[in-house]
Amino acid sequence: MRTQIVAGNWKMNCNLDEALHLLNDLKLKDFSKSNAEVIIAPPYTNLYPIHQNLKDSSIKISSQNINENEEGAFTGEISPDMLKSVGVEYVIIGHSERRAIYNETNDVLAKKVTASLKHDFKIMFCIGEKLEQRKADKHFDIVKEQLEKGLFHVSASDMKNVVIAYEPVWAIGTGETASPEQAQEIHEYIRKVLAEKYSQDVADQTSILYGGSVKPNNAKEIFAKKDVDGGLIGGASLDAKSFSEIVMSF
Ligand SMILES: O=C(CO)COP(=O)(O)O
Repeated sequence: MRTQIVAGNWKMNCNLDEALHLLNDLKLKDFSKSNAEVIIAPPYTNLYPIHQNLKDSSIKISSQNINENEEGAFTGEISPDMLKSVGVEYVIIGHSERRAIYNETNDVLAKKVTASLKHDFKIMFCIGEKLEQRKADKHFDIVKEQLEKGLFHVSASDMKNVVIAYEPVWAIGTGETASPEQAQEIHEYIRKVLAEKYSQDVADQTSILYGGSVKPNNAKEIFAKKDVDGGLIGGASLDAKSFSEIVMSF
């Protein structure tokens, strides 16, 4: 059975006070009633204090990015070892904002994947097409290419540490969600691509999350689809009530 996951990507939101406040509100929620593993991905500066505050909680911590190098002259960057040392368990790699705004190529993302696995992180690897690519019916080709170039150098045995997050760019922060049927269609396709590359077993064991304007009022319907194993939540993860309602959708 695949792990069901609800992860909150806080993006560049919450100073330390706000982050601790949000965390306290989340800790008051009883996530034990949900079947989902709960992960939060705060900005770098909040990782350590949040880790210190989560010692008695089942909530797991992710970073939103990672640098592919070990150490050295990379001003402004954060290494795998630094993230390990503050209690980070997951890393998000390949978010569409990193690809689009910071020009992270499939090549760089592949290196980040390798570095993360070397340091025993679990990975949430993001893929997804832009609106014009969806309109041109290219979305299947795009996600396949993103997987082939960024992820498929990973061995079958290391795939147990990889979660895929399908996030159509046109649905991120727009209020527009892929319909549950659209999500199921492409998740099923992603699983087929995984089966072709690795094996049916690997495909069946890899969690595939949906991201893009998931809210309390649409989560249940999307998560009910056979190949949707959870969500990567942006905006709604900044509100403890909304986020916990989404977690409780499982
Ligand atoms: O980008 C996302 C999560 O990584 C989705 O963001 P929204 O939920 O705000 O659309």
